[in-house]
Amino acid sequence: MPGGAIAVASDHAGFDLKEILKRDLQEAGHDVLDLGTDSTQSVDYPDFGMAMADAVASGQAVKGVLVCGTGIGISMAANRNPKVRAALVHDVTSARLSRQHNDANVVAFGQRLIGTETAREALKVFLDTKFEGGRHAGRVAKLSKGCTK
Ligand SMILES: O=C(CO)[C@H](O)[C@H](O)[C@H](O)COP(=O)(O)O
Repeated sequence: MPGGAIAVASDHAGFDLKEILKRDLQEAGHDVLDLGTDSTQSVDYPDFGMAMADAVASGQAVKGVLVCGTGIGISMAANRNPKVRAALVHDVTSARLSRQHNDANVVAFGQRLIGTETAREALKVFLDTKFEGGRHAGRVAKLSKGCTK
């Protein structure tokens, strides 16, 4: 049984894929924290990306899944928190590398760009892949430090 809650969030343009991925996570036995949105009615992606950042940074969730139309806006919003490393992922390879090299704690998808089956597979790989550490550890630590000026 997987440990720690996984948060999911989307705007209206990512709602349908968010619901599919949420169901997959629940069926796999994960504790899922749904931060919304709850319909396809138009909303603003920063509200949901920032809610994700709060949940991950506070430890309420160990990992997160974000979806908007492209994955761009909602990952930008989440990444404004230095404790978040949200990776915009388009395929299984980028999902795997975002964990191995970047220790990503949030994965973002674009519902209007990615196929549903690719997103489902990429999420599984994201959750099953460990951070490699080594040469990547210092680089990731620099991300957490934030701006130099
Ligand atoms: O942030 C985005 C674009 O980078 C997301 O794809 C949004 O979901 C998109 O902008 C929403 O667009 P809409 O025309 O308001 O549905």
